[in-house]
Parts: sequence; structure tokens; C-alpha cells
Amino acid sequence: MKLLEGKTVLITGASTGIGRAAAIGAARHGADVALNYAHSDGPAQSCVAEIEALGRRALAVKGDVADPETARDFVAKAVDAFGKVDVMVSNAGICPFHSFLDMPAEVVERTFRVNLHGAYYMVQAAARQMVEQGHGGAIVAVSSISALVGGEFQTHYTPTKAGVHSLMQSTAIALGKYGIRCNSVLPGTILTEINRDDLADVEKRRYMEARTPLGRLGQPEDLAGPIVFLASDMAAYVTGAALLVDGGMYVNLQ
Ligand SMILES: NC(=O)C1=CN([C@@H]2O[C@H](COP(=O)(O)OP(=O)(O)OC[C@H]3O[C@@H](n4cnc5c(N)ncnc54)[C@H](O)[C@@H]3O)[C@@H](O)[C@H]2O)C=CC1
Ligand SMILES: C[C@H](O)[C@@H]1OC(=O)[C@H](O)[C@@H]1O
Repeated sequence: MKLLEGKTVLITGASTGIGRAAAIGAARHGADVALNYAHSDGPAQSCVAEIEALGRRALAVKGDVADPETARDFVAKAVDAFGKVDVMVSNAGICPFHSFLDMPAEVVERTFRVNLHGAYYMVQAAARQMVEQGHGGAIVAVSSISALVGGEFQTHYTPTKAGVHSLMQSTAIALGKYGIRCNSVLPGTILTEINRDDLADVEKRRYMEARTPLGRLGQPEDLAGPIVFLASDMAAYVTGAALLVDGGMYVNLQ
């Protein structure tokens, strides 16, 4: 059963990792997909090719989510190409691991701007379009288990993920009257570029694996199903919710 047949799905930071897996997952479920990406063209173009090979339309639009103009441009180009916006997946994020006491202000600023301001502008731009269209929509934000627990080298990052989670709660209220649902997924530790260096420390990786009741760290594809579900009409009465996708890591105290 295809859950997103005929829908237009926009995803930020979609050329790699969780965003890319969500883009392919949405296309497998019948959606046309617009991808925002910030860096090299190659991975974005290969994601477009993968989606087109599935028989769906795809569009890659370059832009830094920290700039509010990027959100307006992304939504406008997606509407030009596909005629509408049904789903926004706000996924782009950075996590430059750093100790707290000597954290440079620029690293804090940039992390906040990309992860939180970026999500805010994208969600707002998509919501404005959905309200204008008048037939509702779904917004899924990629928050984190880090919205709920701290990290010694993530003092600049975890507040942004708590912020994204909170943004979905408040926008669920602000947008419910328009039939727009807003939810977040809270991934645990997923093997992607964002933590490649951090998890190159074998001891740390083993520790994180041992904390996970399902016995392994996550793959980007582990997020595709939960994101597609929350984006779909299967979740028609779900809004303001946060779905942990962490192999059980959060509940594993002892
Ligand atoms: N990998 C993990 O363990 C977890 C990741 N997350 C979140 O998942 C999201 C995706 O990250 P991953 O797939 O893990 O890593 P990733 O590094 O593969 O993906 C992040 C994507 O965001 C893009 N990006 C970065 N800055 C951007 C900007 N200014 N404008 C537009 N795009 C930008 C990157 O180019 C990249 O494609 C992030 O928001 C991250 O915080 C949440 C919990 C756990
Ligand atoms: C980047 C981290 O490995 C990853 O990001 C998160 O949000 C989780 O806290 C994981 O630690």
C-alpha cells in the first residue's frame, strides 16, 4: 500500500543520511519529492536520479536553511515544479561536537541558526503555502533523543533539538485549524555523516550500541517508515506528537 500517492513532499538536508532515506522512502510511497541541499551537487543529483528511477518526479534546490530566503525560494520552486506542497520534512542539521567551557560563540550561533532558525523558517514557509492551498498538510521535524537528554559535547546542539520538538508542539496548535498536522521524530544514534568522526572512537561506539536494547545503532532507513507514516493520512489524528526512533536507547537506564 502506497501511503503518499500523489503528494508533494519537501525535505531539507535531503542529499545524505536521514533526509535522503526519507526522500527515497517518500518516493517509494508514491510522492514527488523536492530536496533542499547545502553542499555538493553530486549527492543531491544522485538522489534525484534514484527517485526518478522509482517513477516519481524529483527536484533538487540548493540553499542554506539558516537564511530565511532559502525557505521562500525552496517552497516557490517546489510549487513551480509540482504545483503544491503537501508535506514538509524539516531535517537539515549539524552537530559539531565541542566541549562546553571553550565553546566558540560562532559554533553556537551557527548550530542554532541551522538547526533551529532553519527549521522555523522552513516550517513557516511551507505552512503559509499549505494555508493558501486550503487543503491541510503535514509537517514532520527531525528532532532527536537529544531533545530529552543531554550530551557533554552537545551543549549547543541539544537545546536546538528541544527547540525543534517544542516548535512542533506550538505549530500543531497554531496550524490545527487549517488541517495541518505537526509532529517530530526523535532519532537515537543513527550511523550517518553527522557522527562519523565521533563514532570512529570504537569504545564510544560500543558503549552506544550496548545502551541500545535492540542491539545495534540505527541506519538512516530506520527513519523512513516513521517519517512516511507521520506524513501520511494513516496519522490523520496525530498532531503535536513526538515519536522516539531509537532502538529503545532512551528507556534503557539499567
Ligand atoms: N545521526 C544521528 O544520530 C541523529 C541525527 N539527528 C538529526 O537528523 C538530521 C539529519 O542528520 P543526519 O542524517 O544524521 O546527518 P547528515 O549529516 O547526513 O545530514 C544532515 C544534512 O543536513 C545538511 N545541512 C547541513 N547544514 C545545512 C544547511 N545550512 N542548509 C541545508 N542543509 C544543511 C547536510 O548537508 C546533510 O545533508 C539532523 O537534523 C540531525 O540533528 C537526530 C538524532 C540523531
Ligand atoms: C550526532 C549525534 O551522534 C547524534 O545526534 C543526536 O541527535 C543524537 O544525540 C546522537 O548522539
